[in-house]
Amino acid sequence: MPKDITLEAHATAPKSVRDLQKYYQKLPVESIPNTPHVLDFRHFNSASVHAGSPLEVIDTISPEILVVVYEEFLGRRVDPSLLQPVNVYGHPSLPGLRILPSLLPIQVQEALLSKLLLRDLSNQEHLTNIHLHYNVPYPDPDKSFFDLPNSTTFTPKDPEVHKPLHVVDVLEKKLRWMTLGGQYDWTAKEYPNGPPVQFPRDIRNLIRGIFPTVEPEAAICNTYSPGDTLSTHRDVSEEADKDLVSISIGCDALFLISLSPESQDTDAVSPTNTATSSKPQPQKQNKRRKGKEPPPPPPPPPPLDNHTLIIRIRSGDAVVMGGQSRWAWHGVPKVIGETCPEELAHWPNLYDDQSPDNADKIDWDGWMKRKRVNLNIRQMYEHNSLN
Ligand SMILES: O=C(O)CCC(=O)C(=O)O
Ligand SMILES: [Fe+2]
Repeated sequence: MPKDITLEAHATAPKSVRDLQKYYQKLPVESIPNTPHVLDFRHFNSASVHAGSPLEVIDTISPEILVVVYEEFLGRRVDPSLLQPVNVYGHPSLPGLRILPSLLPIQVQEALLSKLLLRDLSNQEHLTNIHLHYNVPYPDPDKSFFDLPNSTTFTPKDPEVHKPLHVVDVLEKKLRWMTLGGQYDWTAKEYPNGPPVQFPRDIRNLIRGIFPTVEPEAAICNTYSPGDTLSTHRDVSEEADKDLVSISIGCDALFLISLSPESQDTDAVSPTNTATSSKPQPQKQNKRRKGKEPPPPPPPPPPLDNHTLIIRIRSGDAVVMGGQSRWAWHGVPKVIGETCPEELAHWPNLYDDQSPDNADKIDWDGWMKRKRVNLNIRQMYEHNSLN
């Protein structure tokens, strides 16, 4: 589908979509399994109806294809008998949306995390939300931010506005995104002119090996803690209408995606009034009431129209937004704590705690247990030679 050039990067989602985002943001985690509107592939019944129709398996990726891609990425042999065929699900009401539950095996998830957060985060060309307001103290070459000594602080660019941050605050809470390849400008909501930063080759090959219809040129690596959300938005700054590939690692999340027509919206906010100066910011979920009184049951979920899905995304899942769904409204109303796969819970596993060399080191064991990392990959420009 050619890109509709009238799509506005600063627009606000229709009220029905914003109401859903609010509802799922507030919904207590324990109520999620009882909410039939949440599509959960681990308890998936192919007959169950979401957004007015059942999901369909539209393709399957064979282990023979995946093994070649994973061997190259990991740099070692992978036994194909350990890989399962991966189903690609589609939905008739969201054309171009593809969901690939359990795409990446745990070893690939772990290697991808390490490349992103131990290697690419240390590359000074890859900007983060921290750079907006802080001077970033970089680790020595071949070291990562997780190697920085406990005495490290990030000093604010304007001390009148921001306080210095300890490295633990940065990595545990404040780091929300890093950009790879074309460095997206969240304030102007555009990619800067000039040659983009080189996209990490191995991650490009991994994505392109599985999704040959997209040339990875830019990506956002989002890091979330339970309680963080990503408000509803559309990713419309890319000139190419190629698939957007979204890979998730760590804690589960609810992902809302909607092609609801805006004309049904009675109180849409004018796009010009809603410009935000940066990427949608985290919002903390409502606090539990004090005392022993159990919380009241949640109100019933708002009706889902036939163009909206709420998907429980798990570690290793991929979502591809292509075709009409490339420009769909989407958001992350909830990140669900205590759901990170055990095999990743100890990442980054850096140190032997007993070693005397580690006196000024920080023990990051368990960092990933409290995180969801999402890699959101885009092609910025059309290239006639591709596809
Ligand atoms: O975290 C996710 O699943 C979605 C992230 C996203 O939509 C974005 O970075 O534009
Ligand atoms: Fe997005």
